[in-house]
Amino acid sequence: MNINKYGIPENAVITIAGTVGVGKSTMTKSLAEALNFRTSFEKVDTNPYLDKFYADFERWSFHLQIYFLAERFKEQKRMFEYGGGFIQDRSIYEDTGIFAKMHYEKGTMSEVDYHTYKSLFDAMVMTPYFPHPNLLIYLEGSLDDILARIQERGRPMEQQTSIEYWEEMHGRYERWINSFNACPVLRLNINDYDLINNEKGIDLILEKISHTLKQTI
Ligand SMILES: Nc1ncnc2c1ncn2[C@@H]1O[C@H](COP(=O)(O)OP(=O)(O)O)[C@@H](O)[C@H]1O
Ligand SMILES: Nc1ncnc2c1ncn2[C@H]1C[C@H](O)[C@@H](COP(=O)(O)O)O1
Repeated sequence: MNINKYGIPENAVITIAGTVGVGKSTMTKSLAEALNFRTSFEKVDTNPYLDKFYADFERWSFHLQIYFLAERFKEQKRMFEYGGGFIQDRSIYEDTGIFAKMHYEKGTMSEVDYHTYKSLFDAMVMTPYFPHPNLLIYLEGSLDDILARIQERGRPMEQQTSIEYWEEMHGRYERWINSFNACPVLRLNINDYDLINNEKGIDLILEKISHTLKQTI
């Protein structure tokens, strides 16, 4: 196993988790650049269901979850076929642990659809054959800071969605990460780093990643 100058294995797969707008894509880009890793991004612009979903959760939540599951599973395959060396923008675990569960429990995904989706997810992902990432970096911040970022980024479908939706998701993320155990976790608070105005902001994060990975080997 080759280790780079930061003490991070060159074949590591690191996934970035956290609520919408918290800064996953920004972190994915910065880390991949610093480590010379490949990226795996969520494709928002080409998603055929996302706009429709935000306009009518009940009608489209099952279709969207199936679409995301297929996309992320293909990406997962690609990352491991390359032999690792990837930063991934959002983990596959959030699809079921946050989104599908939330829509089912809030009544915008039917019980039968949720069970169909969940059994497919479990059969594909929650098996000993599924390679888990080496590390999940969890980005956290206050609801107000995250709402400001959603506004600043300016995707109309998200701006038009109620604050209660983001608030519900924010609370669920906190509970979800506290019981997550599929792979090692590094928690980062968005007030403790700045990747936009401070070029050196990434160095501290690389040190933390290296430290966490060493403890898990
Ligand atoms: N460290 C940061 N400091 C300030 N603003 C940030 C930071 N990271 C991301 N942002 C801003 O927050 C918004 C959402 O970031 P993004 O990376 O797209 O989030 P996500 O991928 O989690 O949805 C963007 O407008 C981005 O420029
Ligand atoms: N599994 C999902 N269900 C519903 N919506 C989802 C899911 N995964 C991502 N999304 C949405 C949330 C955002 O509007 C976009 C992109 O996410 P982001 O956190 O901005 O990268 O897709």
